[in-house]
Amino acid sequence: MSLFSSYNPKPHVVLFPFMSKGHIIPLLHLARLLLDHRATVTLFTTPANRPYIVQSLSDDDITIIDLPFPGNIPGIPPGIESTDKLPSMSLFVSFARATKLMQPNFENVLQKLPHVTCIISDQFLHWTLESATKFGIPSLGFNGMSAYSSAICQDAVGLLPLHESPDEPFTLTSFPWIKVTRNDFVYPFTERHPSGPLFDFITDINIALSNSYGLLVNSFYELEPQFMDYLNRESKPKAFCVGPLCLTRLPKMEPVLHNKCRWIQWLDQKLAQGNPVLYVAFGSQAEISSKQLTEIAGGLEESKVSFLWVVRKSGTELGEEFEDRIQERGMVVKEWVDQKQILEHEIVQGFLSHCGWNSVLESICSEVPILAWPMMAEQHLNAKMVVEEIKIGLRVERRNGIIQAESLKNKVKELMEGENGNEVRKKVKEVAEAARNSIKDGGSSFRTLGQLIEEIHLHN
Ligand SMILES: O=c1ccn([C@@H]2O[C@H](COP(=O)(O)OP(=O)(O)O[C@H]3O[C@H](CO)[C@@H](O)[C@H](O)[C@H]3O)[C@@H](O)[C@H]2O)c(=O)[nH]1
Repeated sequence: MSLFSSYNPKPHVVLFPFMSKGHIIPLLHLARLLLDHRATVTLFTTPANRPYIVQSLSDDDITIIDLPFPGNIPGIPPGIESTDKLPSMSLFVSFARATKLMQPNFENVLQKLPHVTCIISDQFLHWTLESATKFGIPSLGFNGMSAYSSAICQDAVGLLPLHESPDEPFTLTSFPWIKVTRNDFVYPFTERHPSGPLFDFITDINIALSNSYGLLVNSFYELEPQFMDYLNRESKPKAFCVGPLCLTRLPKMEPVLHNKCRWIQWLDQKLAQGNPVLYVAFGSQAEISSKQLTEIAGGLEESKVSFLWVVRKSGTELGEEFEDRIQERGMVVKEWVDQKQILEHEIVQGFLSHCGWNSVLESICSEVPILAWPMMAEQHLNAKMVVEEIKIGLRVERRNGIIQAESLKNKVKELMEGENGNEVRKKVKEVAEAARNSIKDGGSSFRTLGQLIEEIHLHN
């Protein structure tokens, strides 16, 4: 039963996702959830991101408004409106900072909209808080991270300067069972005294967030209670667990299940043959060197395990001989795939993942254990959580900055065929069940979202 059936007018929520697939996808799921809670939804984006959003949502009830993405940004080629299209992730801060130029247009449209109950925007669009404040609208931030990563970052920040070597483990004050090194963080937090453009950007985000109404966390309370409690005890604003958002079905996605693409047909064949498949993918924006790509190819080939590998950007460097050699045992895909659909295929029994938070949640919800290979952003912390905290995965071993074929082969075999793999496979099934329960009517995330909107709606 929706908590809003007795309210009139309905709550009206404005959503503003950051222009990056890993940030848009969860907010599309949230849009759908809000409709289930009888809210109306207006979603802001830019023209180049609109087709993906329209293709994913079929709800006429969601109004999509595009604002032009700012042009003439040094280093950003014209027409690039999403981080996965950036020539290099080193342009991230310029790209994210450029979004502030959308503020006047955003406010022009915002003031003409029917009464807005609240704005939920990505933390990277921290300037939207100023707009919300100007019009007296409560604003909630979304950061796409786990409570574990947010809490550890917060707890560790004051300890970073005390440790000379980036490899030196130190114990967290609030979580004495957790040891981290500066290398578990992303640059500039790998430095003793972090500074620079990314640091300044993150500082602006944290200031805006602490002045907003709340933080929406794409997770479920039962997965990380100590870390959610820490956020609500030690920092502002209040954090609300409303996920895993990936368990929400988008109506447009459903027909895809019946219209099978070649990799799903291939997975069907593997199912018929009884050959478990390792899914290999590193999200929407990882940058992998040619040398590393060759080591991955070697490790997968030598493992003799069946695999489906989604290679983005640099896939051509593998050469045709690789695909000839692996023939039926492996498939390399260079297109954009429906990752959830792949993970949900019953023959997929392991995921070699960069541990972007959406991938971790999608893997959990599909009962697939992870072989963690963190690359950037907060992924090292996600990998730590996966392996040490919730114990649903194993981790690759890096030597001299690279994962070697031989080592990867051994880890792949351990995950897919070994005793440790069985343990984590058993554990992920338990965690998946708790995830499903949290979003059911009456579950923790379902209640939290309902109560939150009711609270803001009454407040207005
Ligand atoms: O071919 C593809 C590639 C990706 N995806 C989806 O794209 C999303 C990717 O998100 P994620 O796994 O989180 O990876 P990134 O795109 O790398 O995500 C960025 O954003 C995340 C959320 O803030 C962070 O946790 C990551 O560290 C950051 O790199 C997931 O929903 C995937 O299912 C597809 O559906 N098809």
